[in-house]
Amino acid sequence: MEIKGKTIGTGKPLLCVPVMESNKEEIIDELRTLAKSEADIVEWRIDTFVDYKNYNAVREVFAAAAECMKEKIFLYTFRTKKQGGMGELAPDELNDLHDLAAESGCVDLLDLEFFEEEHPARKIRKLHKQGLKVIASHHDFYETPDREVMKMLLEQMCAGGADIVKLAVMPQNMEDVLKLLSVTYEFKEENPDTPVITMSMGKMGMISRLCGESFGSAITFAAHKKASAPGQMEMHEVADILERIHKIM
Ligand SMILES: O=C1C[C@@](O)(C(=O)O)C[C@@H](O)[C@@H]1O
Repeated sequence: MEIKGKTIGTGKPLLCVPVMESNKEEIIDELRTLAKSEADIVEWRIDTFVDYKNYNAVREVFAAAAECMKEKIFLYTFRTKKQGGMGELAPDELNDLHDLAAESGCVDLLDLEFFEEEHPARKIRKLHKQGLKVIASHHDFYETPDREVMKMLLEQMCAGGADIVKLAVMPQNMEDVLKLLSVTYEFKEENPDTPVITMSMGKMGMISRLCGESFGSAITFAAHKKASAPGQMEMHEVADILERIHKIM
């Protein structure tokens, strides 16, 4: 898959940096800073914006993003409390935010919490009609499910029509990290046309954020000012490590 000349799913994993600021001016500043950074993808975690229910304020951020994200892939994520974020919205309100993303014309990828949706496949079809590409995601902040369960979660999101599938889980031990890496590798081998993103969170899982080129995870998340999940490293360090690994491979 290619967006804005960047290939997702083969070669060096793309580097995604979340914007976690809480007010409009800081969000826009951070978007402009990241537009000049080594990030391939910039994720706006809109759930951290204090004013996400003010649609005009949301539109203003999109207008700024439209100007500065011309060379970066722009990912839009509303992460609910249930899935480890800060946001809480009724389904209709979430639909409104997704519509605003589509209307903005500047969102390349939208994160959809697949298993929180009542009709996820229908929702993905709607987002596709609106011109958006969808990353279907699922988070487990407590544990790493069994291999078969993780495989099934990825396969269900893929069968639901997602363009990219993402799974973030919490390890209890290093075996859990190995399980996630092997499920990732297997999924990629069996579904070469659907990029997969996985991460084992926390310090224990840190290695999973660096070895995507070996095991198949297409995108890795790294922090600039604030980490958006446990175990994220600093973006300059990750960019450097990914490049070093890529040169050897
Ligand atoms: O889904 C993800 C992955 C993530 O949770 C991580 O573990 O790096 C970080 C989030 O910002 C992003 O939306």
